[in-house]
Amino acid sequence: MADVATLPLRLSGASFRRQGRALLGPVDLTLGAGPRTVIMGPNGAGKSLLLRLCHGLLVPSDGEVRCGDAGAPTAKAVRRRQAMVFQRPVMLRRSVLANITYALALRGIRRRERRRRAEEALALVGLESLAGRTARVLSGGEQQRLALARAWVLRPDILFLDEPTSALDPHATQAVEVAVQRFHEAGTKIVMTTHNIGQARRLADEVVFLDGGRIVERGPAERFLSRPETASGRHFLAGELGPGGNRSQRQWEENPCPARP
Ligand SMILES: Nc1ncnc2c1ncn2[C@@H]1O[C@H](COP(=O)(O)OP(=O)(O)OP(=O)(O)O)[C@@H](O)[C@H]1O
Repeated sequence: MADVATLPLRLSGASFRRQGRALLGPVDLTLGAGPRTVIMGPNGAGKSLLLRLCHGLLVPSDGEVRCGDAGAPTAKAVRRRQAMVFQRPVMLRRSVLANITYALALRGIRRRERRRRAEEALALVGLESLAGRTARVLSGGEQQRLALARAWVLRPDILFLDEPTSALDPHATQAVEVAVQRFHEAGTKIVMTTHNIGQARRLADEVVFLDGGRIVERGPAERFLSRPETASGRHFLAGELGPGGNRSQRQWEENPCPARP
């Protein structure tokens, strides 16, 4: 396969509508290789939709998404070089090891090489002792690490993660963050969503902040997380950081835009 560049990823006037409702966009955004990009925003802001457009799981209603010279994210040359990890990963009804070797078999990798790469990936996420276990009985944190191992063997140019730790305890969250950092060090572009401000501080180089389906702010993580430039950025951080962390639905209904503490 010719070595085409799949980065930068560019969205130009990209929007997504359903039943006449604009859910996202228009969005203009360029994601280059290198910096870890964290997408933040309130519930329903369009973060998952944005990731899905970037990964080719959705096709924009208007505008376009292009991945370097390689075309749209739905193009075969791009699909092979992107990976995505969801909040609740889907596990095949096979062993932990076979969940990874199967992904490699689909890529046409030879049997011996599959096993070697799968074992290396399991060691990376600390799951080597569970290689023979049925993947579907793993805990949520273990499944998430397996999903990362499965992505690791594909050596993607870009890894999308949609709230990968929202259901995990602090220990499992740390294991996922360490793995994400390894991807970054290996040269994979990281694009992830999170509501966890501590996680954004640990992992983000830049933040793209969405509200109401639009990008309202983008900049270095350190700046956004300490001095957001927009009122909605400030309201979001105040809400997420307020007493007890994420606000309850009731708190939200009573006061959707709290003042900064
Ligand atoms: N396929 C779809 N059809 C209709 N509406 C959709 C579809 N997918 C998403 N939506 C709506 O689009 C909006 C944005 O959804 P999205 O999942 O991207 O939000 P989000 O920012 O990821 O939210 P959260 O933080 O709660 O995960 C929501 O109002 C959602 O209900």
